[in-house]
Amino acid sequence: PSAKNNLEWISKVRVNTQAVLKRAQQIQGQKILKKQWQAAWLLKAVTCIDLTTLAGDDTPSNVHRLCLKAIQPIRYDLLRKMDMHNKGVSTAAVCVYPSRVADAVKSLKAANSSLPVASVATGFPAGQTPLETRLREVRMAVADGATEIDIVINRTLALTGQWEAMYDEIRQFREACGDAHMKTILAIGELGTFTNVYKASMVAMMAGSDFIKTSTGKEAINATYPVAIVMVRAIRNYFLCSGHKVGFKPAGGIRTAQEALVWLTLIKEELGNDWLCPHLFRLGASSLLADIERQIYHHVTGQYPAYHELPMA
Ligand SMILES: O=C[C@H](O)COP(=O)(O)O
Repeated sequence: PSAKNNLEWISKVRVNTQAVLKRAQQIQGQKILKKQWQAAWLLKAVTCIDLTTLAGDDTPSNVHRLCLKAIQPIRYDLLRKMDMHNKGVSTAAVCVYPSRVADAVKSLKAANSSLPVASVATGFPAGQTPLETRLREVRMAVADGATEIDIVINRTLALTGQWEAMYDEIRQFREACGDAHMKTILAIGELGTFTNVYKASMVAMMAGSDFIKTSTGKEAINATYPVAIVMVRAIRNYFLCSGHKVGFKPAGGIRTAQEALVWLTLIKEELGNDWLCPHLFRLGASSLLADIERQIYHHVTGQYPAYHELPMA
C-alpha cells in the first residue's frame, strides 16, 4: 500500500499479542556479545545515537556542551587504544527543542562539524496545539537549520480511528519539512493496543515518514521491546510492499549499554544488517551515552571510571 486510497485495509489489521510477547522475550534472552565484539557493537550504538536534551531549563550553554559531546562522544585516549581514534566516531545527530535549534547549529558550526541537528516539533510531546501552529513550528525549525524533524502524531485521531485524517496531517508535516528528514513519533504509551501501534506505523510510513519512532520520552511507557517488534514488522511489511526502507528509532528511557546491545540485536534479527546504520536506525536518548562510555572505559582499562573521569557523564 502506498497511497491514501489504500487506507481502507487498515481497519482490518489485527496483531497477535502472544506471538509478539514471545518474540520479544526470545530476543531479550539471547546471549550478549563479549569483549572486543561487545566494544565494537557499543561503538556502533554510539554512532546511531540522537544525543538529546529536551528540558525546560535547556540553555545555549548546555546545548553547546551537548554538541561537543556529540562530536567527541568517547574519550580520545580510549578510542586510540581501540585504534578507532581516526574513524570519525560521533553520534548520529543532536536533538533539541525548536527554540534551541539555532544554538545547536551555531555550536556545531563553530566546531566545524557537519553533524545534523534534529528538532522535535508539532507541539511535542502532546501534539495538542492547533494544526496551523504545529505546521509553523516545523517550518521555523527548518528555517533555523534543523535538517531532521521529529514530529508527534495526533493521538486523538489515532484513538478515535480517524486514520485518514491522521494521514492528511502527516502529509502536511512532510511538506513543511521540505528536504529535512522526518521522524514520526507514535507515542506508543498512549495508543492503547498493539493493533493501534501497527496501524499508526503503517499510516505514518504511507504518509512519507523517513523514520518511525516509538516515544517522546515523556509518556509513562516509552520504548519497549514488544512494541518495537510490532513497529519493525510494520517496517518490514512496508518494505516488502513498497520497496521503501523506513528507519526505526526507539526512544525514551534507554539508559544502559546492555539495553543498547539488545536494541542492536533486535534490529539485526528482525530487519537485517542493512538497517544497522544511522541512516535507518537511531537510538533517541539523553542519558545512554554515559553508560556506554563507562563500559568502553572498562573494556580498555579493566576498571570502571570515577564519575569525574568521563566528561559530561
Ligand atoms: O527522543 C529522545 C527521548 O526524548 C529521550 O528520552 P530519554 O530522556 O528518556 O532518554
